[in-house]
Amino acid sequence: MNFIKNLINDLPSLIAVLLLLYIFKYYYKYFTRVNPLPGPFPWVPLLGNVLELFRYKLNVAEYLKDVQSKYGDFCEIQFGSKRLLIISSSDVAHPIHTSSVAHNRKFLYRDLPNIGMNEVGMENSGMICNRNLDEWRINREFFERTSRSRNFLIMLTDKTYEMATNMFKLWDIMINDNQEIDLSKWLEKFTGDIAISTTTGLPSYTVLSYFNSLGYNDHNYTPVSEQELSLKLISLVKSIFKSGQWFILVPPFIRHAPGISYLNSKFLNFSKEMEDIFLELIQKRRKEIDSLSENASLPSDLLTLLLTVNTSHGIEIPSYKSLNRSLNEHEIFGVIRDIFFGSFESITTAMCFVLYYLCKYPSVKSKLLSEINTIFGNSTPSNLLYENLKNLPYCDALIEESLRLNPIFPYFPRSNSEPVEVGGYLWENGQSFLLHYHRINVNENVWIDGEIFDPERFLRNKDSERSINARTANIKGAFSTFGGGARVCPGKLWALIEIKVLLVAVLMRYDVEFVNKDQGLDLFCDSTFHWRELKIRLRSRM
Ligand code: HEM
Repeated sequence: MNFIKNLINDLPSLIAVLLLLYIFKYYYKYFTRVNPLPGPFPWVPLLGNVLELFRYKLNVAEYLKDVQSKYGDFCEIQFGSKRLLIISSSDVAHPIHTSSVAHNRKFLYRDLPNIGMNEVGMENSGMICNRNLDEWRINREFFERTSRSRNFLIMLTDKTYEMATNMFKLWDIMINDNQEIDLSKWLEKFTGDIAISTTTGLPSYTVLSYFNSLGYNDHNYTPVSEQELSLKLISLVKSIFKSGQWFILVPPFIRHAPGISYLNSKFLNFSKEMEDIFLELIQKRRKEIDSLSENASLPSDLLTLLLTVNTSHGIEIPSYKSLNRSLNEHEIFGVIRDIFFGSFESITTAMCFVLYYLCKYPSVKSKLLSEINTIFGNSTPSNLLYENLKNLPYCDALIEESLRLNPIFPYFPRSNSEPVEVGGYLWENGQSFLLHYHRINVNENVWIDGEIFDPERFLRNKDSERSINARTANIKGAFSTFGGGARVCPGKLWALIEIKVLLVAVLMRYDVEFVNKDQGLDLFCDSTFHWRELKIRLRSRM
């Protein structure tokens, strides 16, 4: 009895001693770390520099920009108990971004293991966070081979153009009513619809549903059950995306604490629900394909392409054909889930950036329009030929320059699986690096006038100082919007086609200008940049 009483009396001192020991250990580890780099001092043990983000209203891009300007191109912050090395120059990033397999095979991991990501199943399936390297490799190869096949690229071009044309019919109704268009909202639905229909082959109605939510009522050609499925999928993707930070940042003992754990279950259910919908869809499609005759022609949506790899209906991947290997249903789900996560918000934001610069610089708009007219003529074609998209160098340059200044993901993590030299220091395996694309892309050590918007610097046949500089910068990996090395974005071509088709389609049909002539970059940033609002006014050219 006395023992318990004494224990209760001594509890505060015991807690204080444990806390002191913990603080001592934290700072001992900090002061004895290998290769100390410059960086802000972690005043709060356990949290490190995390609280500083609140001074920046959780705008991570602004925070990192300030850290780089104070501490240089290779510095560090303490994110909780994790040491994050921030790389803001292509020279330091070189061993990670190089295309040399001998080097980049040391950087095959996205990041250190994370219990939360494991709990949602991201660490052992798909591509983005998969830590099972054999699985990651096969998923990635199947994705790359199918999504870069000619059939798929033609289908992607046609679908994007067809869906843009459908969206324009709704815009025309709004123009007649003298309404403004908020691109950030419309394009989010538009890219959602494209993701659903190009990956699954299903019709998708989020654009239409958004139109109706603005007070219109255009239900005529939309079966409600199909509408519901696409709306459900997009809402699940959004919810899972938002809950990502919860699983990455909140430690498991808090996530599973009584009174809070219901939130964890709710978020986990989103992933489960999405998986169930996709597995059902995959099984149904497999049955449909199995019932077809040998020479039946199949659609080119990604699900069908993935299901038919190495069969008589599909693409051949010889290395896996000899192993008699195709993807099983769970693997296909992982790939499709990651397409949604990789493409959903990124393409929307990218389209907004490009259209923003187009409205901001009338001379850029007229140059692009004249290039488009040369290739496609003055009248709106019923379809855009995929081959013609390759003949738009100014359009490519505009997109590249918009995304150089504004990489959609201002930073992305990578970690090493073997000891490596980075920035002149040797690092043991399991170190976290944060590639700070937002600064790498403008770093004055490589870029001439890096902060200035100038699409012409990306024109390949130009010999101005900036164009020569851009070619060197590219070789050095200083244009890092899509990452680099072993885990470089496999959706780059996909994204560029969608952005280009939308841009061409909009310009052929409309004259575009800002509603607010002083419109600036109205952004917020968590793990990616997002537009809060981008209102434009359209005038039909027809
Ligand atoms: C403008 C649009 C996009 C941007 C700026 C972008 C950017 C990125 C970046 C920076 C990475 C990390 C690369 C690295 O670690 O080196 C990445 C990875 C990835 N992206 Fe994209 N992306 C875009 C569109 C897409 C699209 C359309 C898809 C799929 C259709 C996609 C799928 C992925 C996947 C699966 C990964 C993970 C690759 C891996 O870890 O092996 N992305 N993306």
